[in-house]
Amino acid sequence: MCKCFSGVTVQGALRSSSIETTEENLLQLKYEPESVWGYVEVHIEQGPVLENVGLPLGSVKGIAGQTRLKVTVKGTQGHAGTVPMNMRQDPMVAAAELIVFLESLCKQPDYYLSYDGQCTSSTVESLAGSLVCTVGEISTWPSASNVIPGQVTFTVDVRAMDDSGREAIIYEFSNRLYHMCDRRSVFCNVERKHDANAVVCDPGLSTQLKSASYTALKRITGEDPGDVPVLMSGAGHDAMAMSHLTKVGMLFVRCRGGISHSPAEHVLDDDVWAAGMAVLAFFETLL
Ligand SMILES: NC(=O)N[C@H](N)C(=O)O
Repeated sequence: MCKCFSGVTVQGALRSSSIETTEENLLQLKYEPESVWGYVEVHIEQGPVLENVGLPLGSVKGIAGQTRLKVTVKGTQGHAGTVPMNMRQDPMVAAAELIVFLESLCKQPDYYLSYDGQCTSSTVESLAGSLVCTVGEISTWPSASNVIPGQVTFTVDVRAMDDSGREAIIYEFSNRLYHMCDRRSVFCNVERKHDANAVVCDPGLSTQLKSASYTALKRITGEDPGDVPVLMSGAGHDAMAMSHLTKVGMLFVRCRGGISHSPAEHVLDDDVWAAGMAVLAFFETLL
């Protein structure tokens, strides 16, 4: 996880190393699809499933699509002691209501989404298995304990394996948001900041990585490791970008407590070793 506020752009950093990012230069770096066999990525799981099943490795079947929004709620800034409760246009409580609504929507999408052509029952079913929604960042202006804020902004991160289901969630959230904001007489605006469609890993690669993991674990322990799990990735990965070029597969490595995006993120050396052995076993099957 890296958040860089230094103001240095990628282009600026490359230029200071005498690399000019002109369109022509970038096109020269481009791979032709026929020159690439496939793409395999090894990454820590960043979640708790592998630890839960007690195995260091898992194969990945797909990567969830994601949308990131920035929501701005504008109200009327005022004195915390003098404006009666029924005379406020408080963007903080509106934001709180919207955030709690988002949680309900994403916990029970079937309750909120209508089956009107935009959303089929299979879409809603697949959402139930993979949909996650998060408000990870919130800021308020002017942010003082004795001031009713004038403005609150917060982010929304929505992920799901089903792209049309994710769209339906964004639509429903935005729709309800404008109604709730009208009711509270605050002004709301939703900006889409990022979109990436879900990626299905190549079934052949997933199977090969699963059996390579099995082989590696058996070689390391001398015992039958049992069924190697096949997981979905809720985190985004480079494989998403590479899927535009070639078939992709991913191998997940167990991490302690399933913790990621935290300084507590940790992976055992032995598990990294097992991943290396699995990649070796994978290459052996290609020889
Ligand atoms: N692997 C990751 O954590 N990728 C992104 N940072 C993400 O999923 O948000």
